[in-house]
Amino acid sequence: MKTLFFSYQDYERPVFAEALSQIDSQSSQQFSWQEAHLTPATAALADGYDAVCAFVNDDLSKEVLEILAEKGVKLVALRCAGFNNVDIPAAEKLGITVVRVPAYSPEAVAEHAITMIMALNRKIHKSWSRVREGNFHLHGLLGFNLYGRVAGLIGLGRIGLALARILQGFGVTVVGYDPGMSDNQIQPFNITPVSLKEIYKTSDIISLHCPLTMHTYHMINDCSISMMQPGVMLINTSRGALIDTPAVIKGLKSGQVGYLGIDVYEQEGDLFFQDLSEEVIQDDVFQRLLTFPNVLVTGHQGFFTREALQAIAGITINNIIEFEQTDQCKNSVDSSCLR
Ligand SMILES: NC(=O)c1ccc[n+]([C@@H]2O[C@H](COP(=O)([O-])OP(=O)(O)OC[C@H]3O[C@@H](n4cnc5c(N)ncnc54)[C@H](O)[C@@H]3O)[C@@H](O)[C@H]2O)c1
Repeated sequence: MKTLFFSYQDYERPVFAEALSQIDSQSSQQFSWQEAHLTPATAALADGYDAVCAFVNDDLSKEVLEILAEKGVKLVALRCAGFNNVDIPAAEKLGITVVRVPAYSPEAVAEHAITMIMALNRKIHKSWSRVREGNFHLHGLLGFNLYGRVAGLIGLGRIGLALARILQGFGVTVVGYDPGMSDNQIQPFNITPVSLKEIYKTSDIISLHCPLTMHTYHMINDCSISMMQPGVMLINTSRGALIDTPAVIKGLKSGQVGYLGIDVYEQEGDLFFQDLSEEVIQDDVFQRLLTFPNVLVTGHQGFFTREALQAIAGITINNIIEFEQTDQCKNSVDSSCLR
Protein backbone atom coordinates (compact mmCIF):
# COMPACT_ATOMS: atom_id res chain seq x y z
CA MET A 1 0.00 0.00 0.00
CA LYS A 2 1.46 3.37 -1.03
CA THR A 3 0.40 6.33 1.11
CA LEU A 4 1.19 9.99 0.55
CA PHE A 5 1.15 12.16 3.67
CA PHE A 6 0.07 15.77 3.17
CA SER A 7 0.81 18.66 5.59
CA TYR A 8 3.80 16.72 6.88
CA GLN A 9 5.71 18.19 9.83
CA ASP A 10 9.20 16.94 10.62
CA TYR A 11 8.21 15.87 14.16
CA GLU A 12 5.84 13.29 12.64
CA ARG A 13 8.19 11.14 10.59
CA PRO A 14 10.16 9.53 13.48
CA VAL A 15 6.95 8.81 15.37
CA PHE A 16 5.41 7.10 12.32
CA ALA A 17 8.69 5.22 11.63
CA GLU A 18 8.72 3.95 15.22
CA ALA A 19 5.05 2.89 15.04
CA LEU A 20 5.64 1.15 11.69
CA SER A 21 8.62 -0.76 13.09
CA GLN A 22 6.30 -2.35 15.65
CA ILE A 23 3.90 -3.72 13.05
CA ASP A 24 4.35 -7.10 11.33
CA SER A 25 3.13 -6.14 7.89
CA GLN A 26 5.45 -3.13 7.72
CA SER A 27 7.08 -4.34 4.49
CA SER A 28 3.91 -3.79 2.50
CA GLN A 29 3.63 -0.16 3.64
CA GLN A 30 5.33 2.62 1.72
CA PHE A 31 5.01 6.15 3.04
CA SER A 32 5.95 9.37 1.25
CA TRP A 33 5.86 12.80 2.81
CA GLN A 34 4.69 16.09 1.42
CA GLU A 35 4.85 19.37 3.33
CA ALA A 36 2.16 20.99 1.17
CA HIS A 37 -1.43 21.10 2.32
CA LEU A 38 -3.84 19.00 0.31
CA THR A 39 -5.68 21.45 -1.98
CA PRO A 40 -7.10 21.37 -5.51
CA ALA A 41 -3.65 22.52 -6.67
CA THR A 42 -1.69 19.75 -4.90
CA ALA A 43 -4.12 16.81 -5.11
CA ALA A 44 -2.54 15.55 -8.37
CA LEU A 45 0.63 14.75 -6.39
CA ALA A 46 -1.26 11.66 -5.21
CA ASP A 47 -0.98 10.11 -8.69
CA GLY A 48 0.15 6.49 -8.23
CA TYR A 49 -0.76 6.32 -4.53
CA ASP A 50 -3.41 4.06 -3.01
CA ALA A 51 -4.03 6.34 -0.06
CA VAL A 52 -3.52 9.87 1.17
CA CYS A 53 -3.01 10.72 4.82
CA ALA A 54 -4.40 14.14 5.74
CA PHE A 55 -4.60 16.45 8.75
CA VAL A 56 -7.01 19.03 10.16
CA ASN A 57 -6.53 21.83 7.64
CA ASP A 58 -6.26 19.75 4.48
CA ASP A 59 -8.97 20.40 1.92
CA LEU A 60 -11.02 17.30 1.21
CA SER A 61 -13.80 19.02 -0.67
CA LYS A 62 -15.64 17.35 -3.56
CA GLU A 63 -13.23 19.00 -6.03
CA VAL A 64 -10.17 17.53 -4.29
CA LEU A 65 -11.78 14.11 -3.80
CA GLU A 66 -12.63 13.96 -7.52
CA ILE A 67 -8.98 14.56 -8.40
CA LEU A 68 -7.86 11.92 -5.87
CA ALA A 69 -10.36 9.38 -7.24
CA GLU A 70 -9.21 10.07 -10.78
CA LYS A 71 -5.60 9.42 -9.70
CA GLY A 72 -6.61 6.06 -8.22
CA VAL A 73 -6.73 6.93 -4.51
CA LYS A 74 -9.03 4.58 -2.62
CA LEU A 75 -8.43 5.66 0.96
CA VAL A 76 -8.28 8.95 2.86
CA ALA A 77 -6.66 8.28 6.23
CA LEU A 78 -7.18 11.26 8.54
CA ARG A 79 -4.57 11.47 11.26
CA CYS A 80 -6.99 13.41 13.48
CA ALA A 81 -10.40 12.95 15.10
CA GLY A 82 -12.45 15.68 13.41
CA PHE A 83 -13.65 15.09 9.85
CA ASN A 84 -15.46 18.40 9.19
CA ASN A 85 -12.98 19.14 6.36
CA VAL A 86 -14.13 16.09 4.34
CA ASP A 87 -17.12 16.04 1.99
CA ILE A 88 -18.25 12.61 3.19
CA PRO A 89 -21.18 12.16 0.73
CA ALA A 90 -18.82 13.02 -2.16
CA ALA A 91 -16.24 10.49 -0.91
CA GLU A 92 -18.96 7.83 -0.71
CA LYS A 93 -20.11 8.54 -4.27
CA LEU A 94 -16.53 8.32 -5.53
CA GLY A 95 -15.88 5.04 -3.70
CA ILE A 96 -13.20 6.55 -1.45
CA THR A 97 -13.13 5.19 2.09
CA VAL A 98 -12.45 7.78 4.81
CA VAL A 99 -10.94 6.66 8.12
CA ARG A 100 -9.91 8.68 11.15
CA VAL A 101 -8.39 8.41 14.61
CA PRO A 102 -11.50 8.74 16.78
CA ALA A 103 -9.63 8.85 20.08
CA TYR A 104 -5.93 9.11 20.72
CA SER A 105 -5.53 11.06 23.90
CA PRO A 106 -8.57 12.99 25.12
CA GLU A 107 -6.47 13.97 28.14
CA ALA A 108 -4.01 15.83 25.89
CA VAL A 109 -6.73 18.22 24.70
CA ALA A 110 -8.52 18.41 28.06
CA GLU A 111 -5.22 19.27 29.78
CA HIS A 112 -4.62 21.98 27.19
CA ALA A 113 -8.09 23.40 27.90
CA ILE A 114 -7.42 23.56 31.65
CA THR A 115 -4.02 25.13 30.90
CA MET A 116 -5.80 27.89 28.97
CA ILE A 117 -8.37 28.37 31.74
CA MET A 118 -5.69 28.67 34.43
CA ALA A 119 -3.33 30.83 32.36
CA LEU A 120 -6.12 33.26 31.43
CA ASN A 121 -7.51 33.40 34.94
CA ARG A 122 -4.16 33.99 36.66
CA LYS A 123 -2.82 36.03 33.71
CA ILE A 124 0.31 33.94 33.38
CA HIS A 125 0.96 35.30 29.87
CA LYS A 126 1.13 38.84 31.32
CA SER A 127 3.05 38.07 34.50
CA TRP A 128 5.72 36.09 32.62
CA SER A 129 6.65 39.01 30.37
CA ARG A 130 6.31 41.47 33.27
CA VAL A 131 8.72 39.56 35.52
CA ARG A 132 11.25 39.26 32.70
CA GLU A 133 11.30 43.07 32.53
CA GLY A 134 11.88 43.38 36.26
CA ASN A 135 8.30 44.55 36.96
CA PHE A 136 6.96 42.76 40.02
CA HIS A 137 3.79 44.80 40.46
CA LEU A 138 0.62 42.72 40.87
CA HIS A 139 -1.62 45.42 39.41
CA GLY A 140 -3.84 43.92 36.70
CA LEU A 141 -3.06 40.31 37.61
CA LEU A 142 -6.06 39.68 39.88
CA GLY A 143 -7.59 36.25 39.28
CA PHE A 144 -10.48 34.29 40.76
CA ASN A 145 -10.73 30.98 42.61
CA LEU A 146 -11.90 28.16 40.37
CA TYR A 147 -13.27 26.47 43.47
CA GLY A 148 -17.05 26.88 43.64
CA ARG A 149 -17.41 28.19 40.07
CA VAL A 150 -19.71 26.74 37.42
CA ALA A 151 -18.24 25.37 34.18
CA GLY A 152 -20.53 24.58 31.26
CA LEU A 153 -19.23 21.97 28.85
CA ILE A 154 -20.81 21.79 25.40
CA GLY A 155 -20.14 18.24 24.19
CA LEU A 156 -19.55 15.46 26.69
CA GLY A 157 -17.62 13.00 24.56
CA ARG A 158 -14.12 11.82 25.34
CA ILE A 159 -12.53 15.26 25.71
CA GLY A 160 -15.51 16.89 27.47
CA LEU A 161 -15.60 14.11 30.06
CA ALA A 162 -11.81 14.24 30.57
CA LEU A 163 -12.06 17.98 31.23
CA ALA A 164 -15.03 17.44 33.58
CA ARG A 165 -12.89 15.10 35.71
CA ILE A 166 -10.09 17.68 35.91
CA LEU A 167 -12.46 20.54 36.76
CA GLN A 168 -14.16 18.49 39.47
CA GLY A 169 -10.72 18.08 41.07
CA PHE A 170 -10.66 21.88 41.43
CA GLY A 171 -14.07 21.87 43.14
CA VAL A 172 -15.83 23.29 40.08
CA THR A 173 -19.52 22.47 39.52
CA VAL A 174 -19.81 21.02 36.03
CA VAL A 175 -22.97 21.36 33.95
CA GLY A 176 -23.14 19.92 30.48
CA TYR A 177 -25.08 19.77 27.25
CA ASP A 178 -24.82 16.92 24.76
CA PRO A 179 -27.76 15.98 22.53
CA GLY A 180 -26.12 12.59 21.90
CA MET A 181 -26.38 11.58 25.57
CA SER A 182 -29.39 11.03 27.81
CA ASP A 183 -29.57 12.58 31.28
CA ASN A 184 -29.07 9.08 32.71
CA GLN A 185 -25.82 8.72 30.78
CA ILE A 186 -24.54 12.12 31.93
CA GLN A 187 -25.41 12.00 35.65
CA PRO A 188 -22.96 9.21 36.67
CA PHE A 189 -20.12 11.60 35.79
CA ASN A 190 -21.36 14.09 38.43
CA ILE A 191 -22.31 16.45 35.64
CA THR A 192 -25.69 18.18 35.73
CA PRO A 193 -27.38 17.83 32.35
CA VAL A 194 -28.83 21.17 31.26
CA SER A 195 -30.08 22.87 28.10
CA LEU A 196 -27.77 24.95 25.94
CA LYS A 197 -29.58 28.10 27.11
CA GLU A 198 -28.99 27.07 30.72
CA ILE A 199 -25.27 26.64 30.02
CA TYR A 200 -25.10 30.11 28.53
CA LYS A 201 -27.04 31.66 31.42
CA THR A 202 -25.35 30.01 34.39
CA SER A 203 -21.72 29.25 33.53
CA ASP A 204 -18.68 31.24 34.64
CA ILE A 205 -16.60 29.25 32.15
CA ILE A 206 -17.89 27.74 28.89
CA SER A 207 -15.74 25.20 27.09
CA LEU A 208 -16.57 23.77 23.65
CA HIS A 209 -16.06 20.04 23.03
CA CYS A 210 -18.55 19.22 20.29
CA PRO A 211 -17.72 18.55 16.63
CA LEU A 212 -18.17 21.17 13.92
CA THR A 213 -21.37 20.32 12.06
CA MET A 214 -24.10 22.32 10.35
CA HIS A 215 -25.84 22.41 13.77
CA THR A 216 -22.84 23.75 15.69
CA TYR A 217 -21.42 26.18 13.09
CA HIS A 218 -21.14 29.64 14.75
CA MET A 219 -23.05 28.44 17.83
CA ILE A 220 -21.18 31.14 19.75
CA ASN A 221 -22.66 34.25 18.14
CA ASP A 222 -24.23 37.60 19.10
CA CYS A 223 -27.37 35.88 20.38
CA SER A 224 -25.70 33.21 22.54
CA ILE A 225 -23.14 35.72 23.87
CA SER A 226 -25.96 38.06 24.95
CA MET A 227 -27.37 35.26 27.15
CA MET A 228 -24.05 34.66 28.96
CA GLN A 229 -22.90 35.90 32.35
CA PRO A 230 -21.11 39.25 32.00
CA GLY A 231 -17.37 38.57 32.02
CA VAL A 232 -17.76 34.91 31.02
CA MET A 233 -14.66 32.88 30.09
CA LEU A 234 -14.93 31.16 26.69
CA ILE A 235 -12.62 28.29 25.76
CA ASN A 236 -12.51 26.63 22.35
CA THR A 237 -10.19 23.69 21.71
CA SER A 238 -12.58 21.99 19.25
CA ARG A 239 -12.94 23.68 15.86
CA GLY A 240 -12.63 27.36 15.01
CA ALA A 241 -15.93 27.74 13.17
CA LEU A 242 -17.92 26.94 16.33
CA ILE A 243 -17.29 30.61 17.10
CA ASP A 244 -18.38 33.64 15.07
CA THR A 245 -15.15 35.56 15.76
CA PRO A 246 -16.42 39.11 14.97
CA ALA A 247 -19.28 38.49 17.45
CA VAL A 248 -16.78 37.46 20.15
CA ILE A 249 -14.66 40.53 19.39
CA LYS A 250 -17.77 42.65 19.95
CA GLY A 251 -18.33 40.79 23.24
CA LEU A 252 -14.72 41.36 24.30
CA LYS A 253 -14.98 45.08 23.53
CA SER A 254 -18.14 45.47 25.61
CA GLY A 255 -16.79 43.32 28.48
CA GLN A 256 -19.58 40.74 28.09
CA VAL A 257 -16.82 38.25 27.25
CA GLY A 258 -14.23 38.54 30.01
CA TYR A 259 -11.72 36.00 28.74
CA LEU A 260 -11.20 34.10 25.50
CA GLY A 261 -8.91 31.09 25.10
CA ILE A 262 -8.74 29.53 21.64
CA ASP A 263 -6.57 26.74 20.29
CA VAL A 264 -8.50 26.76 17.02
CA TYR A 265 -9.59 29.56 14.70
CA GLU A 266 -12.02 29.54 11.79
CA GLN A 267 -9.42 30.73 9.24
CA GLU A 268 -6.52 28.85 10.85
CA GLY A 269 -5.74 27.02 7.59
CA ASP A 270 -3.93 30.13 6.33
CA LEU A 271 -1.94 30.57 9.54
CA PHE A 272 -1.34 27.60 11.80
CA PHE A 273 1.40 24.96 11.62
CA GLN A 274 3.83 27.31 9.85
CA ASP A 275 6.34 30.01 10.76
CA LEU A 276 4.98 33.36 9.57
CA SER A 277 7.17 35.44 11.87
CA GLU A 278 8.80 37.23 8.91
CA GLU A 279 5.51 37.97 7.17
CA VAL A 280 2.76 40.54 7.49
CA ILE A 281 -0.34 38.65 8.61
CA GLN A 282 -3.23 39.72 6.41
CA ASP A 283 -6.07 38.42 8.60
CA ASP A 284 -7.32 41.59 10.36
CA VAL A 285 -9.84 39.69 12.52
CA PHE A 286 -7.12 37.42 13.87
CA GLN A 287 -4.77 40.37 14.42
CA ARG A 288 -7.52 42.22 16.33
CA LEU A 289 -7.90 39.22 18.64
CA LEU A 290 -4.21 39.41 19.52
CA THR A 291 -4.58 43.00 20.75
CA PHE A 292 -6.79 42.03 23.73
CA PRO A 293 -5.03 41.49 27.07
CA ASN A 294 -7.64 38.88 28.03
CA VAL A 295 -7.27 36.69 24.94
CA LEU A 296 -4.94 33.70 24.70
CA VAL A 297 -4.39 32.01 21.36
CA THR A 298 -2.43 28.83 20.71
CA GLY A 299 -1.90 27.34 17.26
CA HIS A 300 -3.90 24.09 17.40
CA GLN A 301 -1.54 22.39 19.82
CA GLY A 302 -4.14 20.74 22.07
CA PHE A 303 -3.33 17.30 20.64
CA PHE A 304 0.42 17.86 20.77
CA THR A 305 1.76 15.53 23.45
CA ARG A 306 4.17 12.62 22.98
CA GLU A 307 1.51 10.13 24.01
CA ALA A 308 -1.05 11.55 21.59
CA LEU A 309 1.38 11.60 18.65
CA GLN A 310 2.34 7.97 19.29
CA ALA A 311 -1.31 6.95 19.47
CA ILE A 312 -2.16 8.89 16.29
CA ALA A 313 0.67 7.16 14.40
CA GLY A 314 -0.21 3.67 15.67
CA ILE A 315 -3.94 3.98 14.96
CA THR A 316 -3.42 5.60 11.54
CA ILE A 317 -1.10 2.77 10.44
CA ASN A 318 -3.52 0.15 11.76
CA ASN A 319 -6.37 1.86 9.89
CA ILE A 320 -4.38 1.74 6.62
CA ILE A 321 -3.42 -1.93 7.13
CA GLU A 322 -6.98 -2.92 8.09
CA PHE A 323 -8.31 -1.26 4.93
CA GLU A 324 -5.63 -2.91 2.80
CA GLN A 325 -6.41 -6.37 4.19
CA THR A 326 -10.23 -6.24 4.48
CA ASP A 327 -11.35 -3.35 2.28
CA GLN A 328 -13.02 -1.83 5.33
CA CYS A 329 -12.05 -0.29 8.66
CA LYS A 330 -13.68 -0.01 12.08
CA ASN A 331 -12.66 3.67 12.19
CA SER A 332 -14.30 4.60 8.90
CA VAL A 333 -16.59 7.62 8.66
CA ASP A 334 -19.72 7.68 6.52
CA SER A 335 -22.90 9.73 6.10
CA SER A 336 -24.46 8.18 9.20
CA CYS A 337 -21.81 10.01 11.28
CA LEU A 338 -23.15 13.35 10.02
CA ARG A 339 -26.58 12.98 11.66
N1 LIG B 1 -7.38 21.09 19.60
C1 LIG B 1 -7.03 19.88 19.23
O1 LIG B 1 -5.84 19.59 19.05
C2 LIG B 1 -8.09 18.81 19.07
C3 LIG B 1 -7.71 17.47 19.12
C4 LIG B 1 -8.69 16.48 19.02
C5 LIG B 1 -10.02 16.83 18.85
N2 LIG B 1 -10.36 18.14 18.77
C6 LIG B 1 -11.77 18.54 18.60
O2 LIG B 1 -12.46 18.16 19.78
C7 LIG B 1 -13.78 17.72 19.42
C8 LIG B 1 -14.29 16.75 20.47
O3 LIG B 1 -13.48 15.59 20.44
P1 LIG B 1 -13.91 14.26 21.23
O4 LIG B 1 -12.78 13.30 21.04
O5 LIG B 1 -14.37 14.60 22.59
O6 LIG B 1 -15.14 13.78 20.33
P2 LIG B 1 -16.31 12.79 20.76
O7 LIG B 1 -16.89 12.32 19.47
O8 LIG B 1 -15.82 11.79 21.76
O9 LIG B 1 -17.35 13.76 21.50
C9 LIG B 1 -18.07 14.77 20.86
C10 LIG B 1 -19.38 14.91 21.62
O10 LIG B 1 -20.07 16.04 21.10
C11 LIG B 1 -21.44 15.72 21.12
N3 LIG B 1 -22.20 16.61 20.25
C12 LIG B 1 -22.53 16.43 18.94
N4 LIG B 1 -23.27 17.48 18.52
C13 LIG B 1 -23.40 18.33 19.58
C14 LIG B 1 -24.05 19.58 19.77
N5 LIG B 1 -24.75 20.15 18.79
N6 LIG B 1 -23.96 20.17 20.98
C15 LIG B 1 -23.27 19.58 22.00
N7 LIG B 1 -22.65 18.39 21.88
C16 LIG B 1 -22.70 17.77 20.69
C17 LIG B 1 -21.51 14.26 20.70
O11 LIG B 1 -22.75 13.65 21.09
C18 LIG B 1 -20.32 13.69 21.43
O12 LIG B 1 -20.66 13.15 22.70
C19 LIG B 1 -13.59 17.07 18.04
O13 LIG B 1 -14.77 17.18 17.27
C20 LIG B 1 -12.47 17.86 17.42
O14 LIG B 1 -13.02 18.86 16.60
C21 LIG B 1 -9.43 19.13 18.88
